[in-house]
Amino acid sequence: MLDVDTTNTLLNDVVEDAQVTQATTRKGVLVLEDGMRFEGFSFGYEGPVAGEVVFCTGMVGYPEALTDASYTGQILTMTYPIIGNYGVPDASKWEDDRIHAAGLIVSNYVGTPSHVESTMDLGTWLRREQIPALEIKDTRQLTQYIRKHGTMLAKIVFEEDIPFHDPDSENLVAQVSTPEVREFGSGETTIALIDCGAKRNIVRSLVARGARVVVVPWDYDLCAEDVPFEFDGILVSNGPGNPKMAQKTIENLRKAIEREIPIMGICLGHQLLALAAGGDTYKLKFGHRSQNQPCLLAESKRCYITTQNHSFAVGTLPTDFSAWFTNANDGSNEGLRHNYLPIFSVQFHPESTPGPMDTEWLFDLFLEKVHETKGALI
Ligand SMILES: NC(=O)CC[C@H](N)C(=O)O
Repeated sequence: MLDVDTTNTLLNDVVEDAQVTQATTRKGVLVLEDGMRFEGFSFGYEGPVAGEVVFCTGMVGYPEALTDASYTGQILTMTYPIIGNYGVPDASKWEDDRIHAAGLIVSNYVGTPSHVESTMDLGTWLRREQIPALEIKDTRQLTQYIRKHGTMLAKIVFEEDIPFHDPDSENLVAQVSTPEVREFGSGETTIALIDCGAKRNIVRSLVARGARVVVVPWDYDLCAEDVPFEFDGILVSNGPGNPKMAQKTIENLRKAIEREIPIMGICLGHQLLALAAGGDTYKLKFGHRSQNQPCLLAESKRCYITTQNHSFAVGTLPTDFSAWFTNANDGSNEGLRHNYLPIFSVQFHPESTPGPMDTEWLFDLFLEKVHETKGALI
């Protein structure tokens, strides 16, 4: 028998959760920096937030996208019209231990999920993590507006107004990177993973291939004399914001390239590697966010369907590197490879989550290059 207090607590929990099984009647507004407004109903945390509004055209993957640290400071708009219908899986399926996106905008929120892995409805999760979310009914208009005018600062507000805030003006990488060195897996080959906000599936992908992974903070100098562990290659992770804000990582990568250490970069890691090697980056008009971005492999007719989530891109290529992949939609750079060293990087996500696993082979290629180099050193 439950005592009265426990019963009341349980009932209160049920009532609190029941409030988010559908968007409430509480109105909120998404305000863009140019004054454009999109009114909607709240289904998340009812507090204001400011950031940059971006859109993702993937049909699935909201749990992975929300927990991807690369979305830090961004209000994510999902263009697929039904969001929430498969609920929220347990934390082992997330890309980090919490939601990183600043806010969520959807067309239709479904608070009655149906999925074998669902542990709670999306609204409950957003409220627990204090992430505001609005159902604005017409995400098409918003998306077309962003495509026309470019990515913009934005805020979700209720009664209380707050100023706009530009997430690119901060070093977001320092905010989401691991504070300490951590180890995963137990293989004979060790990959040092520079955590700029790494998605968990990068570690999972390397460990599944028999590697030991040592995760280090964004500003960790792997070329310093006193590094207390040995490693055979470096993977530079994805992460939030403008790559030029992570100067310390760029400096450290420059030394690692000089030492000819095998390196693989993913997304932000690709941009950081390009900057370290003397290339340059720029901000795209509205970025690439989806699980169906076509990327052409250089010197072939092969086109890979990839998962992406980025605003910046590599413009000027560094000397000694060649373009490896190119986006078939807009011709922007999607990958680089060094002309003779075992160093390469991609703008898309070979670890996917969510999305196609068509480019997972890049992890195999990297470990192959690491093994070859290791063999040459022995
Ligand atoms: N997913 C990422 O690593 C994103 C990289 C970078 N923050 C960008 O927006 O371009």
